[in-house]
Order: sequence, then C-alpha cells, then structure tokens
Amino acid sequence: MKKILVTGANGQLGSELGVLASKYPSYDWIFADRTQITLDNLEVLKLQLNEFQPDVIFNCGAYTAVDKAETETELAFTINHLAIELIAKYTSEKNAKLIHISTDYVFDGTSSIALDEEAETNPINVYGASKRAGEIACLNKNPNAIVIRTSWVYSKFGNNFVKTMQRLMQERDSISVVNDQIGSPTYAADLAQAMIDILQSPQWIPGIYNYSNEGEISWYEFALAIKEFGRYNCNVGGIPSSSYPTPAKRPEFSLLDKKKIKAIYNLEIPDYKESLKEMFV
Ligand SMILES: NC(=O)C1=CN([C@@H]2O[C@H](COP(=O)(O)OP(=O)(O)OC[C@H]3O[C@@H](n4cnc5c(N)ncnc54)[C@H](OP(=O)(O)O)[C@@H]3O)[C@@H](O)[C@H]2O)C=CC1
Ligand SMILES: Cc1cn([C@H]2C[C@H](O)[C@@H](COP(=O)(O)OP(=O)(O)O[C@H]3O[C@@H](C)C(=O)[C@@H](O)[C@H]3O)O2)c(=O)[nH]c1=O
Repeated sequence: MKKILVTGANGQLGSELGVLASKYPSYDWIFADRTQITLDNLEVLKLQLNEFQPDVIFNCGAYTAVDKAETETELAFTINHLAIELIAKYTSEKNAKLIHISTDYVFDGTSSIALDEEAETNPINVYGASKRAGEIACLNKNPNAIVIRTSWVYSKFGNNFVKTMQRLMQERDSISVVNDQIGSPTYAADLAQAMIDILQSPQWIPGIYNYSNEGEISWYEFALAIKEFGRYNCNVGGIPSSSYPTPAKRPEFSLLDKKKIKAIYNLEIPDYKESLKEMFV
C-alpha cells in the first residue's frame, strides 16, 4: 500500500485532502500536523521524514500570513524555502513522489494576459519571494517533483477571504473591497481532487503547473458573488488598493493560465461560481 504523507494537515488544503481520503482507501494516508511534520526546524523535520518513510508527499504546509511575512521574514523563508528544499532532497533520494504547492504571488502583477508556467516571476512581497525560492529549490533538489501554482484559495476549513467576507457582511452595513487586483479563486476541495487525479494519472510529468477555478475577477467581484450566494444585505463598494493599505503589496494581475494542467492531466476545472456555491450548502 502506497503511503501518502500530507503536511500541513490542518490547513485548508490538507483538510480537504482529509475529506477526500476516505474515497481512496487503497492509499495509506498520513495526515501530519505541525507537531508531526515541523517545517520550521530542519533537524527535526529530517528525523520526522525518516520515521514516516512516505512513498508520496503532498506538501500542503506553508507560511501563508502574507502581511505578517513582511516582518517574520526568516520564519517565512525557513518554512516556504528551506523546508521544501529538504523535503525535495529527501523525496529525490528515496525515489518518492512529491507534489508541492506554490502561489500566484510569485508574479509582480504587471501582465495583462493570463500567466502561463513560463511567465517571468518577480515577487513583490516577502511571502511571494519565499514561495518562489521554494519552487526553485524544490525543482533543483528533485527534478521529478510537481509544483502546482494556485491562487486565492478558500475552503470551509481554516481562514480565507470567503469566510472573512461572510463574517463582515453579517456584522456590518457596508464594506469596501479592492477592485484593481485581478485573478481567480480556487476552492481547496477542487485543488485537492486535482492532486489526487494527478497522482492517479498514468503519466507523471514533472515541473510547474497552474491550477485555479475558471474565471477572471477582482476581489471586489468575488465579494459580490459571496454577497449574492449568502443573500447578505451588506452594501459592498469597490475601492482602489491605495484606499486599502496593507503591509505587503499584492499583484494587480495574477490570473493563471490553466491550459497545461488541463491538457496533460485531462482535468475539468469548475467555474469559480459553481465551486463557491459549495460554501453555502
Ligand atoms: N491560502 C491561499 O490563498 C493560497 C495558498 N497557496 C499555497 O497553498 C498551500 C496550501 O495553503 P492553505 O491550505 O491555504 O494554507 P493554510 O494556511 O490553511 O495551511 C497551512 C498549514 O501549514 C501549517 N504550518 C504552518 N507553519 C508550520 C510549521 N512551522 N510547521 C508545520 N506546519 C506548519 C499550518 O499549521 P497550523 O494549522 O497548525 O497552523 C497549516 O496546517 C500553501 O503552499 C500555500 O502557500 C497558494 C495560493 C493561495
Ligand atoms: C478583508 C478585506 C480585504 N481586502 C483586500 C486586501 C487584499 O488586497 C485582498 C485579499 O485579501 P486577503 O488578505 O484576505 O488575501 P491574501 O492574504 O492577500 O490572499 C493571498 O493569500 C496567499 C496565501 C496567496 O497565496 C494568494 O494567492 C492569496 O490568496 O482583499 C479588502 O479590500 N477589503 C476587505 O475588507
């Protein structure tokens, strides 16, 4: 029985994999929280990997606090760069499969067309820089790894924009949301399924892949869709990013081009509204 180790098991993506795991009993699933796989202590991490001896690693653990990363730079880089470097080295030596997850925040946002896997990266915040360093280290140490770049992830589990909007729209009469950052949301359950589909596919072609739901929207339009499905009375206004200052800059445009993953792994990707509905059932 193949042993799949899921790091960051209590995060959004890790939790969605936990939901799907029961449908795939032919795998021995190990869901590791931060005490079982510790990404900020490389010595401990090495020992933990050797204990689990996985055949496959889904690396869902990450430092994801975009604004806090601006001041917790070292911690963000340890988790998002050095830990994945070690995991990639381990999987390469043991001939284990590795799917690592990266982000649209590796881009600077200056493109106006959907970004494919070859598009030039140029992170504009610490989180994005740490994730880009992680991508490079991952594929350097394990050229057989798969790296999936995704964007604007949400789920019923963990913290995310959808849940923040649901809360704010219940608490307040009006909210303002930036309308000049464009991308596409990703329902973590869809991404979790895509990871399993890739693992089960007859082919394993290493490298970078993009995955998000279909659609091209701003955070403001995303908030409007959340308002529509939640039937909230809150007034939602669109504002420029300059009116919503944050410690970390976000890219103005980070829409991912999904042609490669659809063609190679034959994936059907749901439209963002279709998946967003799942948050309201
Ligand atoms: N969230 C998003 O919008 C996006 C995420 N991504 C990427 O997708 C992947 C999955 O993200 P998502 O599920 O949303 O992230 P979450 O923040 O929901 O989960 C991250 C997980 O990592 C764990 N973790 C954090 N620090 C450590 C540590 N020091 N040691 C061990 N585990 C740790 C957390 O543990 P604990 O639960 O204990 O805190 C948590 O379970 C990540 O690689 C992320 O960079 C990409 C694009 C968008
Ligand atoms: C809560 C709120 C946010 N915003 C803005 C801030 C920001 O520009 C945008 C998104 O807000 P958040 O801070 O929730 O999202 P953010 O943490 O930037 O989300 C990112 O997380 C990392 C982990 C990723 O990898 C990215 O793909 C992306 O999903 O919405 C408003 O305009 N109004 C609001 O009331």
